[in-house]
Amino acid sequence: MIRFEHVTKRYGAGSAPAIDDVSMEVSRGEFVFVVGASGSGKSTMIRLATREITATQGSVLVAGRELRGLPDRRVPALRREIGVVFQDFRLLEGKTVYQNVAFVLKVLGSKRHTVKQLVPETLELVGLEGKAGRLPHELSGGEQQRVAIARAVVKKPAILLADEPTGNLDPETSLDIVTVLDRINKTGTTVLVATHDQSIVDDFKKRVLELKDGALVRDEQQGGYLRNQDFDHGSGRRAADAG
Ligand SMILES: Nc1ncnc2c1ncn2[C@@H]1O[C@H](COP(=O)(O)OP(=O)(O)OP(=O)(O)O)[C@@H](O)[C@H]1O
Repeated sequence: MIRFEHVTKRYGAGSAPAIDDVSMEVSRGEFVFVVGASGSGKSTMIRLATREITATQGSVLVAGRELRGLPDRRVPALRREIGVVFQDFRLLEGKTVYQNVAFVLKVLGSKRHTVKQLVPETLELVGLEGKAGRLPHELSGGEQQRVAIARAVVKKPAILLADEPTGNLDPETSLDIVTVLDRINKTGTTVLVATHDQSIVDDFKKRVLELKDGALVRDEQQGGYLRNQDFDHGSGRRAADAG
């Protein structure tokens, strides 16, 4: 579903790698946290997976596509399979909650009855039933992030990527937001969350990938067996989960 094979990303020719020879694989339906200090490469990993940027070396495979060689004309089809959520919610301020979410489907050319069915269903999934008519500035930070999540998943992407989704939220609201992401994962969506919020990572017993100076230094299932016992840094494929 998401596979990095010896991926290195340098933003400038002579600069230190932001991602340094990273190999990893996230299978369909997994929930994974990516952790690491500021500047460790978390956002770069996400931007590589959306093909906002391309790898300097190595291969990035997402939803069956190799992204470095992917022609620009095929990027929109890739992006249909990926929902992205950011720290700042990036909502359309003049549009209601409903319109913010419906907008995505309209751009994709969805039929009116599809929009009418999917938008309320998605608002309910993220816990925003009853808020469809509100404008973003009439919502709390947590509610705004729920709108952003609804907007990311309304097209039913195979993969949801979240870059510091709780960065602007208090601890309790952060917990609620990750609970929403967990609920979305349980519908079958692969979820990857970049965060430096250790308490969130501790609360949800999920697989954790840790980056340090761009290198992958840990791949571990929380509260269960240690993933890195069967983690082969050379190939990036884990014996227990090679599919
Ligand atoms: N557009 C860019 N141009 C040049 N260097 C960049 C660019 N984006 C990121 N970097 C550098 O790449 C490295 C990794 O940055 P990245 O944003 O991926 O880290 P991060 O773990 O997401 O950090 P943060 O938690 O602060 O967002 C850093 O050294 C950063 O300065």
